[in-house]
Amino acid sequence: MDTVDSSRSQEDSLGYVHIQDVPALNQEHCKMLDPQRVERIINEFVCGGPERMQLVSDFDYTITKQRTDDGLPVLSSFGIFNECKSLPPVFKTETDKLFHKYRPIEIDPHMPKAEKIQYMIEWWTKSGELTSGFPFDQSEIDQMASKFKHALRDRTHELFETLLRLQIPVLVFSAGLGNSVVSVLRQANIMYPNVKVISNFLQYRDGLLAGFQEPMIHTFNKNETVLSGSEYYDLVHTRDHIIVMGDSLGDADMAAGVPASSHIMKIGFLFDHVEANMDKYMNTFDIVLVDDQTMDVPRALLALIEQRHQLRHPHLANGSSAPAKAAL
Ligand SMILES: C[n+]1cn([C@@H]2O[C@H](COP(=O)(O)OP(=O)(O)O)[C@@H](O)[C@H]2O)c2nc(N)[nH]c(=O)c21
Ligand SMILES: [Mg+2]
Repeated sequence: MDTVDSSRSQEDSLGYVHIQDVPALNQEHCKMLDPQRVERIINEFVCGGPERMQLVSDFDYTITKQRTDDGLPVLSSFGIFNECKSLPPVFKTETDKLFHKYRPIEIDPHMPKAEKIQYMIEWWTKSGELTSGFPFDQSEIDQMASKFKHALRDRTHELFETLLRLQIPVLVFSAGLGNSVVSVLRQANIMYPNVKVISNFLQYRDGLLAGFQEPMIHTFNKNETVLSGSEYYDLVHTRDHIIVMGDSLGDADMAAGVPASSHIMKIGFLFDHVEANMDKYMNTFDIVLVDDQTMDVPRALLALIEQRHQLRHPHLANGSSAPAKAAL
């Protein structure tokens, strides 16, 4: 028997994972266009182990909830900034105007993407210009963000703890405001060393705000192509097993830029206009979760990966993790 066959039969003896044996994937609101494909990818993930995994997630309404138990709305990362008291009144009126002009373009189902990109660059540029020329203290964002550290999806902490334990790099991608994203993650105690936030961060000149740092992250370049040449790219480009999570259709492309041979599992959280959006989400994401305000499905995938990992490395099963090596 050659080595390939023997490793294959070893894997078989450890067990092929069947979707019907994974309770989280059999919930009524968990939809899949092609369950066989999902099953195939799960088995690739399980065989490849944690060292080949990375997770890429959107922030707003993906790590935060789309619907809270108390019904209170959750602010987006830009929304958190906009609520800060010291912003000049003209900032609010002018950024609102921009929102009303550009948001319809961003979600226009008819305009080609290439045309939209020009408008999005215009929007983020003008927004950066408005976010300039006045003093501003990060503590204002921290105060506002603290209200939303409890608005993370149920069992987000457990998800991030597992990712840390398995040393799986996590990329939180946001075309919003990075200062708010990091503040929420920090205050929720999940800004672990394996978590990297790529977003738009405030910059200062002579003690005053001076727009956003480069590179600009907008709706249509929010993917791993913007990482090329960066330290993070070097760290993750060999990790070809990828879980992508998002709530907007565009989030499904966040892994664009990784090698074509990669196996990517796209999980989409659908909440608004379920009926009208269902077909598009089903055709875009491998798994569509309808009004699911938890992290149970990504956790179930990681649990399968971890179980197999422990079978292969029994000394890890007693809770002692692999030799400490900061993932990032
Ligand atoms: C430049 N700009 C962009 N946005 C919105 O912020 C979103 C951030 O994009 P995203 O990171 O994909 O977050 P999402 O999870 O909310 O989809 C974009 O989709 C825009 O609609 C903005 N929203 C506000 N309030 N103010 C802004 O200046 C602004
Ligand atoms: Mg989102």
